[in-house]
Amino acid sequence: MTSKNKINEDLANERRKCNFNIEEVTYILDGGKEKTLQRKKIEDVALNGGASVDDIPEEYLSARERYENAIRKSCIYTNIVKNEVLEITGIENYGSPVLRRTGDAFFKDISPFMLHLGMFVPSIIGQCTAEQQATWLPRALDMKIIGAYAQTELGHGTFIRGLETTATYDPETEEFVLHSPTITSYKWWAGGLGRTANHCTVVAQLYTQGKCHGTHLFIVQIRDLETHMPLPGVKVGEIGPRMGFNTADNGFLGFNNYRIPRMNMMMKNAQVLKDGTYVKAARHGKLTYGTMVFVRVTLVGEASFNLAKAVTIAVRYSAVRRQSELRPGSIEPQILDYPTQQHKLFICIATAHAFQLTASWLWNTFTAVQAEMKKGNVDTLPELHALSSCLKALSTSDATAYIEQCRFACGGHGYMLSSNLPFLYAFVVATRTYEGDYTVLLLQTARFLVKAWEQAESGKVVTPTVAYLNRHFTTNGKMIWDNSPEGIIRVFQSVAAGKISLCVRSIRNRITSGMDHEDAWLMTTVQLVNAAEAHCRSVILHTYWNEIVRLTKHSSDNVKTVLNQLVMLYLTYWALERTGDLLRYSTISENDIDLLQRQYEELLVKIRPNAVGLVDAFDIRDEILQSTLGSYDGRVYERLMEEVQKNPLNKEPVDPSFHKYLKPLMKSKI
Ligand SMILES: CCCCCCCCCC/C=C\CCCCCCCC(=O)SCCNC(=O)CCNC(=O)[C@H](O)C(C)(C)COP(=O)(O)OP(=O)(O)OC[C@H]1O[C@@H](n2cnc3c(N)ncnc32)[C@H](O)[C@@H]1OP(=O)(O)O
Ligand SMILES: Cc1cc2nc3c(=O)[nH]c(=O)nc-3n(C[C@H](O)[C@H](O)[C@H](O)COP(=O)(O)OP(=O)(O)OC[C@H]3O[C@@H](n4cnc5c(N)ncnc54)[C@H](O)[C@@H]3O)c2cc1C
Repeated sequence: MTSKNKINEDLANERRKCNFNIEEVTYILDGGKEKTLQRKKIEDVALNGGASVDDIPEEYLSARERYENAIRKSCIYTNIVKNEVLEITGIENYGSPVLRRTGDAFFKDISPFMLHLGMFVPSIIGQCTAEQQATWLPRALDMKIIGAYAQTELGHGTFIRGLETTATYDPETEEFVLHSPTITSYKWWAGGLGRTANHCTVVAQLYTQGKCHGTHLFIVQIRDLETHMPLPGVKVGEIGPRMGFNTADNGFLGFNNYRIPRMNMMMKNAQVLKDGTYVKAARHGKLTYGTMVFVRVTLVGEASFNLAKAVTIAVRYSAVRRQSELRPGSIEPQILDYPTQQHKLFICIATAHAFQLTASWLWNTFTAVQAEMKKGNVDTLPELHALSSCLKALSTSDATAYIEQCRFACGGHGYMLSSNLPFLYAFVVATRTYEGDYTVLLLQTARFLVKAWEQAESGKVVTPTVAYLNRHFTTNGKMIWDNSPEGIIRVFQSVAAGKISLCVRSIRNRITSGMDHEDAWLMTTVQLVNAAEAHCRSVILHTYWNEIVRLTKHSSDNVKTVLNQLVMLYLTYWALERTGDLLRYSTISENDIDLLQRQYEELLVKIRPNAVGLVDAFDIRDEILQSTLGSYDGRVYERLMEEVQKNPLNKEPVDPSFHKYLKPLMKSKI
């Protein structure tokens, strides 16, 4: 072993201390041994060329250079995927999370192709007829056309019904005329739209035979395929520097009476016939929102993966970093030995597990609902919408907060871009806003909860994720506190039921005192967001616990123990975070809370020796972590020094600005 890849001694010691089989945990998180092996195979093929390495780290480049470099690497990666990876995995894996994650080895920020694969292709699959798919999909998958998803406008993101872009059908020419009637109707934000895409999905108000039929989706070519010039009638560009996503060329787009063929309307859920007759598939009014539901579902896994990266970096760094003295003259402890540091980090490990298992469960729910919808049954869509909305909201919001916590846990070095923690934060904080803002999505879940509450009140059996509401109407008084996992989950469900019940009471009281329903709802929205959050929290706790019990049935004893400790840490942490609610809705006493606190502190001690093993089990390759602080070998200080050598500012001993500005200033008289 050369000194370059010698493992830091503290980290090596941590690995010697680890008492469980790391691979077993990796298999559980990946969804089975076969999936892990497949992932590793893909990573080997995609990453072994070392194409990801930038001579100059991308943060030193200008906006132009960064974009060009991101395109260069996207093309390299796409060719590897097309020519080598898909040979092994098959074309159906094109948009798989594994490929998305492996792509992170190429970009610290983001690929300009992300929205092509993340939303343009899914919108073709989900919103086009079979005939349209045959036209568009092969070309999109082969990157013969590159697309974006242009829904949001300068004036509206949340309120889709308020979008202003129009698509007016002209039966004479059998075309739609796209138009942007105002400044606020300009499309704004779409990733990949500014410089990269030559096509995009456009969401516009459909007019035919003099009537508006609401928003529909259209495939629109915006640039010439040979010259890449914007087509006449199309105005397109980049919206400017952002907190993150700076290599995603988020764009603006306006139309001046721009014509597209009739068949460019995505016609799976509604059609405009040649003569202009509008025909709607009489199933569900919101099927055109399907691409968003799909992406919300995938974002729960994204939250988990990015948090797993952050906590891998922070735990490894905390094992290497030594600071302060516990007693005068004693050896400086690893900062991971401080209970406060464990408190910051172990919840992040547990949360990444909770979200990963919830993401898999949600994906299975999503595919089951899709299968039902194929048969014409849309009954399960409202529950999926409610679930995907709140899980997207909470997972992205918690992941954002915990990634920041990981950065804090790395002190000053966490503030360095080379730690990758600022990039991770900037990437994940956007997920709290895009694809539906946090508050807005929780209010969607609240609509579903209030309806479910009313059904339960009238004695109907409600769907599984809100089954606790039926129990609410059959039990009297506060839920009995019980410090078992099932007991804690039941109490969290009671908290949710209690909060929903208060919302319903509040809405009804306001209506009784003369408000109309809209105002009564509006005045209750602070409580409604809170109730939806409580519901979602109970869903995550329940799913995490159930999945751990199910998935560790055949695990070795030590794996069972450590995963059990983590899930208990998660349940205890949230019980302590919510003592106010627990006091209000359960019989928990002050003594019980003291007990919970002790239990929590004991869990930190138990998990401590396995902490590095637990982050190793995420099995995230160094190329993907891209962090000076988090590499497997723990060569933190060496890497920070190596990074300094790449800094263009250090290329010359004296900066030209000295002679230009500093020296004259120093010589000038007062
Ligand atoms: C080189 C290689 C790289 C490798 C890359 C690989 C890539 C792989 C994957 C990558 C994964 C992720 C990347 C993604 C990046 C994404 C970037 C961001 C993209 C965007 O942001 S796109 C724009 C998204 N916009 C939004 O989300 C807008 C949010 N607003 C809404 O959703 C809605 O407007 C609303 C807030 C829900 C309100 O809608 P509306 O006013 O029409 O509806 P009402 O409130 O009146 O409700 C009516 C009724 O309808 C129900 N409902 C609403 N929405 C839905 C739905 N989606 N499904 C089902 N039902 C719905 C609602 O509940 C009401 O029901 P009720 O009347 O109560 O019964
Ligand atoms: C990095 C990034 C990438 C993006 N990529 C794309 C893309 O590829 N394609 C695309 O089409 N769009 C994209 N978007 C846009 C994104 O989907 C929207 O920004 C998002 O849906 C929020 O809408 P908004 O910006 O209009 O916020 P607003 O709706 O204006 O929200 C502002 C505030 O108002 C509150 N608010 C709004 N409505 C309500 C309500 N009814 N009740 C209570 N509170 C409310 C919100 O909670 C928030 O606090 C992207 C955005 C970002 C940041």
